[in-house]
Amino acid sequence: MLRVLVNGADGRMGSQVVKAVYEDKELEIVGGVSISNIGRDIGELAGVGVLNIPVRADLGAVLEDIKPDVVVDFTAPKAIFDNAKTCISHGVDIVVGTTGLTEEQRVELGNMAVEHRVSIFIAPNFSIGAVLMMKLSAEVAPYLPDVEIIELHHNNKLDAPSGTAIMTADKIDAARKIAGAQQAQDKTHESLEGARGAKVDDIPIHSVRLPGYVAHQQVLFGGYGELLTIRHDSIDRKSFMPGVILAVKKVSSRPGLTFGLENYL
Ligand SMILES: NC(=O)C1=CN([C@@H]2O[C@H](COP(=O)(O)OP(=O)(O)OC[C@H]3O[C@@H](n4cnc5c(N)ncnc54)[C@H](OP(=O)(O)O)[C@@H]3O)[C@@H](O)[C@H]2O)C=CC1
Ligand SMILES: O=C(O)C1=N[C@H](C(=O)O)C[C@H](O)C1
Repeated sequence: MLRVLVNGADGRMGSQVVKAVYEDKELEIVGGVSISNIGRDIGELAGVGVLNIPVRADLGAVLEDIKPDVVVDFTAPKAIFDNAKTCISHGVDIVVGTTGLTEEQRVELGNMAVEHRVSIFIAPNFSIGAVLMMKLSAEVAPYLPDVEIIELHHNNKLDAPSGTAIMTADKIDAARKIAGAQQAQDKTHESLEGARGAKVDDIPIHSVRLPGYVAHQQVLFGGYGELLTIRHDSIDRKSFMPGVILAVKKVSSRPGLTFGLENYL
């Protein structure tokens, strides 16, 4: 049995992860960490009944005490770099769902993981549909290089643009470069700053934040007299759980950094 600790155990994603790990016969939920709800039972918070595992503070101290095999982190963009370093320095494999790490930070964490002989897995999106959306977008890009992304999320999301939108733009840009396909020059003058969205790899990303949304993205390709739109909708956070569980089981198989769920599929 792999012993799993969830960081951010009381959050929207963390509580779903507690439930998914608890329900998996090959995994054991052994701990939960957060900054709120200290002392409350992680099973009760996740709706699976009392597990007699209280939410605790101080990840480093809890790692020394519980010694889990894997930490799953769904916390906050401002916290994830330090959280990951804490896990790696304690010799514990980590599965990161939290967004907000820069490429430089990922590289640094990867090097640190190699040095400490542990594994770190990072995925901006754990849903199979979102992984396919990104793969299809990269396939389309060489043929229709003019593209914009609209991502739509719940209004409690802390970061914009989403990690998924950034990864999508990166994959599209890489595919266009390999194919030597160039987008048309954007000649628009913004009379109001931000009107054309934020640009990642020169691809405009428009972020919508509204109550009612969970996690959605449209990738809009434009051609001469035609449009192709790839849309993905996570309408329930359950959509991320098979990917998270897969990553927990596979993370130790690849030492160092692995980035993107497609590496496990
Ligand atoms: N990769 C993927 O497939 C997905 C990634 N995400 C990402 O996961 C992250 C979390 O999202 P979500 O669950 O909606 O957010 P929530 O705010 O619901 O949950 C995060 C939890 O972590 C806690 N927390 C914050 N900082 C720390 C810290 N330093 N140590 C321990 N716990 C901490 C928060 O406590 P408090 O509330 O008191 O601040 C909160 O309970 C985001 O970055 C989001 O983009 C989300 C969905 C899918
Ligand atoms: O905060 C969220 O909710 C989500 N965050 C991830 C992201 O930023 O891409 C994944 C998914 O979109 C849900």
